[in-house]
Formats: sequence, structure tokens, C-alpha cells
Amino acid sequence: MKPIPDVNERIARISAHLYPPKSQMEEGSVLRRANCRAKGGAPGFRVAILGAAGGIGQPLAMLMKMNPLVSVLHLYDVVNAPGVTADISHMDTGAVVRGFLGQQQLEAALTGMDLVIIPAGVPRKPGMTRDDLFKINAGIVKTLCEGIAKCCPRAIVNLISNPVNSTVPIAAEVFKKAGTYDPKRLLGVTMLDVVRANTFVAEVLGLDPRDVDVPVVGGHAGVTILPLLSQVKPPSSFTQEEINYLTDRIQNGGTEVVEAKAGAGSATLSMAYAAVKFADACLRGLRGDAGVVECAFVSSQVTELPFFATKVRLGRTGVEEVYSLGPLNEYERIGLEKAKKELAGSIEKGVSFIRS
Ligand SMILES: NC(=O)C1=CN([C@@H]2O[C@H](COP(=O)(O)OP(=O)(O)OC[C@H]3O[C@@H](n4cnc5c(N)ncnc54)[C@H](O)[C@@H]3O)[C@@H](O)[C@H]2O)C=CC1
Ligand SMILES: O=C([O-])CC(=O)C(=O)O
Repeated sequence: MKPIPDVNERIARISAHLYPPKSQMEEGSVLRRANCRAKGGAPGFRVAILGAAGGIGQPLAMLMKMNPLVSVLHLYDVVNAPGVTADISHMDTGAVVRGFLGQQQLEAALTGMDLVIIPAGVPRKPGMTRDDLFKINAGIVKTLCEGIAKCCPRAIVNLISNPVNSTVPIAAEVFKKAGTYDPKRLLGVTMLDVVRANTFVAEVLGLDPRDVDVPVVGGHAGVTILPLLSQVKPPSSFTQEEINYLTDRIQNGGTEVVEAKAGAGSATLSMAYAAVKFADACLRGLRGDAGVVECAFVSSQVTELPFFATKVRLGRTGVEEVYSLGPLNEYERIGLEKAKKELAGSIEKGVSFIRS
């Protein structure tokens, strides 16, 4: 029987793989061969997840490891990154996984990345608004975006950390300051609102959610989440009662989960699903696929606000086209005015966090 390696030896081997010292990257080393295999064997994109050990980060990491468009997956967090990385790295899918722990490894985590997904930050507890997270999450997003500006300024950024209506303007200001801002490459993730809208509308219509497409515009908090039920596909009509019910349920879907979890956080599994659906769309766009269209909170000229969520077309350079709102009914026009009023304040709050 082969002797079982000493526990410390095994741990040393694992951590050498997770946190490679420079010497290990030399010609002929095991790690070097693994890297070559990653590049040669599984052509694809290099993706980093920042906040990878969290409630969203873990299932997101698992699902990205299953995505055939990903060849290298970097998992960064300030806690528990080694455990999550060791675990995910045993999945027999193509992507090579590496873990990075703590601020001193942020640059290594980001260098060479094509797509950076950010679910780092604190989640809500019952009774809190997303804006209550600003104090802590604004600083986290600032630091991470400074790293992106330095190490992978051309990467597409998918920003999940709340309040998205403010964290996206924060990221834009950080990139502007660094001279790397490309509005086409910065996207606030509002996909969960679309995922929820498709689910709830399908329930009302008695359809399979996969056959339903609901545009959700505006932003990602309360009244700024504006489902356009008049533009649902397949074309459908709703009673006023159904419209009130659906709008309220979609706008408060996050709160529904926060209350059900009763202090144990907010949506994580549905969010990981939505994040992967969105990241996959970004990667298909980068690959050059035609007709990749999703909703996202982006730099926009659709309204007078500098950022707004609408359908966008994704391509090789990120957001290649921002679609206009299309025809709105009276109910949606009133909703739009409310959404813009709240959004303006949230955007301004993010901008002045960096400028002042
Ligand atoms: N855009 C959207 O639709 C949604 C956004 N969210 C937001 O996503 C964020 C994360 O939520 P959860 O995963 O549930 O929270 P969580 O607390 O379970 O995980 C957050 C992770 O971020 C890490 N983290 C904290 N500071 C960090 C830093 N400086 N650098 C790197 N990582 C850091 C933590 O160690 C933790 O592992 C929250 O702000 C939440 O509100 C949640 C659901 C939907
Ligand atoms: O509600 C929250 O705090 C988390 C979130 O953004 C969502 O689930 O839509």
C-alpha cells in the first residue's frame, strides 16, 4: 500500500497550488504545467469573483466552474477563500481554479482577468433598506475597483454589491480618477429583478417562466425597480389588480427573501443563478456572439440621469448598444417619474462619496 502523505505535507501542497510562490512558476514546475494546460487545453475566459466565500460568492463560484466559457477562475475573499477554492477545484470541469486571500493578494487575483464579478459586501437584515448598506459597502467597492483599475483595466465588471444604484457610480468615479473608465465595461447587475419578474409573471399567466421575457428598467431598489408589463413577451394583457400585485412583488422581491431568512441574510442562491446567467451573457458577447441582449444598470442617455437600467446589447467590447425604453403606458410613466427621483439621489450619493 502507498504511504498516506503527512497531513502538513498535503496542506503545504494544497496551499502552494492556491497561493503560488514565484519560484513555483518556474519552467517545468507542476503549477506551470497546470497553467499551460489551462491555456492550451480549455480555451476560454479568465474570470475573477471578489467576495467568493460569501452567500452569493460560493454558489456563484460553483456555477462559474461549470461554465464551459471559463478557463481560469480566480476566487478572492478576505476570509475562507482557501476552503472554498479547495472544494470547488475538485469539480471535474475545465476551468482551473485558484484562491486568493486578503488585500495583499488582490492584485494577483485580478491580473489578467477578462471579467470581474463583485458580490463582496454586507447583505441586508430585516428592517434595513439597501441604502443602509452604503456605509460599509461603498468603501469595499472603492478598494476593489482601485485594484481593477491597476491590474485589469480592460476587464468587464459585473457589480452586484448593494446599493447597486450607488455602487456603480462609485466604481465609475474610481475608474475616472485612475484614467481607465470605459462606460461600456461597467455593468450593475439587475438580472435578479428580471429573473423574479419572469417567474412571477409566468405564474400569473400560467406559462413556463423560460418562455416569458419581462423588461425591468430603472435601478435596483424599491420603486426604482420598474417592470414594463406592457412589453412582456409573449404579448399579454393584465388586469389593474394583476399589474398592482406584480409590480409590488417584483419591487419587493428582495425584501420578501430578507424577511423569510429572518436575519440570516438576503437572496444568495437565486442571485448566484442570476449572476451566472448575466456573466454568461457577457462572456458570449465577448466571444462575438450576435444578439446577446439583457437588462443592466449602465451609463446611459436614455433618461436625463447618468446611469439607468434598460436592455443593452452585449458584444466584444462590453455594452455595445443601450436600448431606449420603448412605449410606456400611463401607469409606467408615473412609475418612471418616481424611479428617476429616487435614482437621482442614489447616484449623486455614490458620485460624491469619491469626489468629496
Ligand atoms: N445586485 C443584486 O441583485 C443583489 C445584490 N446583493 C448584494 O450582494 C452583496 C453580498 O451578499 P451576500 O453574498 O449575501 O453577503 P455575504 O456576507 O454572505 O458575503 C459577502 C462576502 O464578501 C466578503 N467581503 C467583505 N469585504 C470584502 C472585501 N473588502 N473584499 C473582498 N471580499 C469581501 C465577505 O468576507 C463575504 O464572504 C450584498 O451587498 C448584497 O446586498 C444580494 C442579492 C442581490
Ligand atoms: O434585497 C436585498 O437586500 C438583496 C437584493 O438586492 C435582492 O435580493 O434583490
